[in-house]
Amino acid sequence: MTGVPGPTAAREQLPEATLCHLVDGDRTLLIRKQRGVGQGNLVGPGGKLEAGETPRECVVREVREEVGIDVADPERAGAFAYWADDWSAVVHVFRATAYEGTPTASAEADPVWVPVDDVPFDEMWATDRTWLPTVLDGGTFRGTFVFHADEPRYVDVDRGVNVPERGDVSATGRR
Ligand SMILES: Nc1nc2c([nH]c(=O)n2[C@H]2C[C@H](O)[C@@H](COP(=O)(O)OP(=O)(O)OP(=O)(O)O)O2)c(=O)[nH]1
Repeated sequence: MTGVPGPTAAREQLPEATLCHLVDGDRTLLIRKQRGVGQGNLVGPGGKLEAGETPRECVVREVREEVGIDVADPERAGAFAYWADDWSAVVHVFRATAYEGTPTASAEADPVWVPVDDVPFDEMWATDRTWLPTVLDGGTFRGTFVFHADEPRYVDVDRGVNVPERGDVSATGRR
């Protein structure tokens, strides 16, 4: 695909996207992706940053667009950079615990509550199992992933690290 950053793009050139992991007691909200990157997978709601938007603004907007709720307290839990054959990005990950509204299906997403202690990782991106338990548990992380033919070939996750919200396109603490 023309114009889509593939596995040779420099980290600093990657587009940015967001994910929200909302924890409500012993359950957490995922979506069944109806279109776009990762179609068919279960993922946290989120999407690509628009021009001039901060990751926090993006994640609030995307959750509202995808499942019709307002998350009140998105907190930065980490970030990962990943390269795949047809799409690469830096993804900012937020955890939230408070929201208003009732999750509702949209053209992009069907909302699905799952137990925090029984997340269906088999239906998610292969590398989500390496960092999502840390996020659901209130921790922080940063990750670097390389996929080839939909398989993870390089997986590196640091836990318990402080990842700044703005300007962290490297996801490594480097600016
Ligand atoms: N859980 C998980 N999500 C990922 C990974 N890689 C990755 O890009 N995503 C997410 C981040 C974004 O939320 C989403 C890509 O954006 P999107 O296609 O949903 O973009 P969008 O909502 O702006 O939609 P569109 O208008 O471009 O269709 O995929 C990954 O490895 N794991």
